[in-house]
Amino acid sequence: MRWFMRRRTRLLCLVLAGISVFLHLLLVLLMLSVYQSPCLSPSPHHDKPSLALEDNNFTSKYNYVKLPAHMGQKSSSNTDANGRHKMAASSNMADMRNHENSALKEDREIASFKMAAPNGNHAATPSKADLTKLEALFDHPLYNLPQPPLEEEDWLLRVKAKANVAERESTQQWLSDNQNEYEPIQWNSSTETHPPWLRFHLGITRWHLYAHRDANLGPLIEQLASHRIVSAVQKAGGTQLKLVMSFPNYGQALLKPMKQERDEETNFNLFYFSDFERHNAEIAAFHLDRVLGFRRVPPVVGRLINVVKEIRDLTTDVKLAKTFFTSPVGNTCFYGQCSYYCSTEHAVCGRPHDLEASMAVMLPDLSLAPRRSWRSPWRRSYSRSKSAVWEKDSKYCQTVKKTSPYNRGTRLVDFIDMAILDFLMSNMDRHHYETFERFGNNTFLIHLDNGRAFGRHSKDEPSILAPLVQCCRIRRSTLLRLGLLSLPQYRLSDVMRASLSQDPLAKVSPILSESHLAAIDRRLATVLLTVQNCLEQNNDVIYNDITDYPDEVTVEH
Ligand SMILES: Nc1ncnc2c1ncn2[C@@H]1O[C@H](COP(=O)(O)OP(=O)(O)OP(=O)(O)O)[C@@H](O)[C@H]1O
Ligand SMILES: [Mn+2]
Repeated sequence: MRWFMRRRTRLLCLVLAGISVFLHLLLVLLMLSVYQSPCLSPSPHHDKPSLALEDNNFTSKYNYVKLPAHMGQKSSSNTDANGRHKMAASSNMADMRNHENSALKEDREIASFKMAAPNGNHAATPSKADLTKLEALFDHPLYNLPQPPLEEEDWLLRVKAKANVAERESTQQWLSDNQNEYEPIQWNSSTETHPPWLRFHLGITRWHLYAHRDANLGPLIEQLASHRIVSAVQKAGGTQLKLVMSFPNYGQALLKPMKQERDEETNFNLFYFSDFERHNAEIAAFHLDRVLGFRRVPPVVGRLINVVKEIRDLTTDVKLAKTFFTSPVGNTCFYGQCSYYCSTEHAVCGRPHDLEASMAVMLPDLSLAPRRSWRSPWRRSYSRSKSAVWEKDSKYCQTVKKTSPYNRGTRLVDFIDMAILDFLMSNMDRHHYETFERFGNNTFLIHLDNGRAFGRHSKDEPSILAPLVQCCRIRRSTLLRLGLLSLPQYRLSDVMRASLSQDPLAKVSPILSESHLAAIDRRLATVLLTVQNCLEQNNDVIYNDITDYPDEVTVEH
């Protein structure tokens, strides 16, 4: 009996030991798998990849259905929805194949780059592959569409062909009161003699602020970023502090100071109308608008400003000068005068003197080129409790479509372009927009004041897209470019990263964090999905502004 008991105990011990070994093995295996995951090659591009981008299937599925879907469409009204989809899909494929070789090459470049960037934190340094993508994007036919010839009335300003006798004989050019600071005017009617800011003004047309591949853009940005500042005064109007800065060659820029850290997300309890403006949003909006092919935001560049030498010591603005003080930690601060956030508590401060700011080139003076300000039909209520008409009436667009100037020409689709830009960067503050009076209603919309964009990356704001959702109308050229930017070989976040890396402040810190870049891709997918839904329910979605653009893209073997 005792022998039997001992044997049973030994057996029990053996079984228990076996279970214990098995459990230990299981534990080791589990731990190995957990510790292994961070070793998987990290994507250098996305610290927080969006769901859509993580899912490769989604991207390809999505491109297949969407993009070219409407590429082949000449007129939206005489094709039935199903037929259109089939055609679209086939041209999409053709287009994708067309780019296959270069995409493969670029994929290889990206792959080799991934290997070279083990910690995945390359955002501040431009990736060669991203820059190549940006170049390829700007080379694409959709960015080089043939333009109708420009007549005299399509230019905002003109240089007088001949100076009158008195002007020619005058050797003493007009000089500023302060001759030490401003350079004497050296230019005449010849373009070569013009400073970049003047070339910019003279290059504004009915349809764009600057030309695609404008050779003047580099020198213009370079001067905004580094030219000596000779004057700094407050800009009247608007709600937040901004300064007009002047250069020795009479060029001017609108400065918006950094008010918060780049990665600080807007407080969720703050209304859009009391949100701080962001200098990096102004910079990024210029790049995004350019990447989208609009060219409706005046060029903006980031710059480190010495608040003592470049503002306090040279300002003639007494009201501004009075607001300078030294903070408890010895930084020089100022707050100026404005209707929001101009107080000691909301001062902008140098570190101890250096302040990040955005510098937007000034448009021609209103006396030379008057502008008209238009109230946005989709303006928000700017009230804590009221909602606007468009928020309650889903048929709102039917009324807008019948109302001047939205009932003719390109005004409605231009407005929708602006809504798409705003949705991508989450700008809820587009209460007004401006146009140049000279061009009447037949012109582009100037996308000014983008300081309240890029406040949140973790959330999208669907209501910004209301004009597109409610009107279901879009320029064909815009849709095709958006489709292009959703393809891996031109991915919006990649070309934006490349474009933004060219800004001088990108050396201090990336202009947009990876989370914001991922948010733009995610929002682009939403825009394309919205158009897709429109196409399924409506006939007249596409405004065909590029009738000559081919339906099918020929595939080269
Ligand atoms: N680059 C520019 N060149 C010339 N004028 C400009 C430029 N940018 C803005 N402005 C003018 O300055 C005014 C104020 O600028 P902005 O709208 O950016 O400031 P704001 O403080 O955000 O204004 P608001 O609070 O009314 O939105 C604009 O209405 C516009 O007419
Ligand atoms: Mn504003």
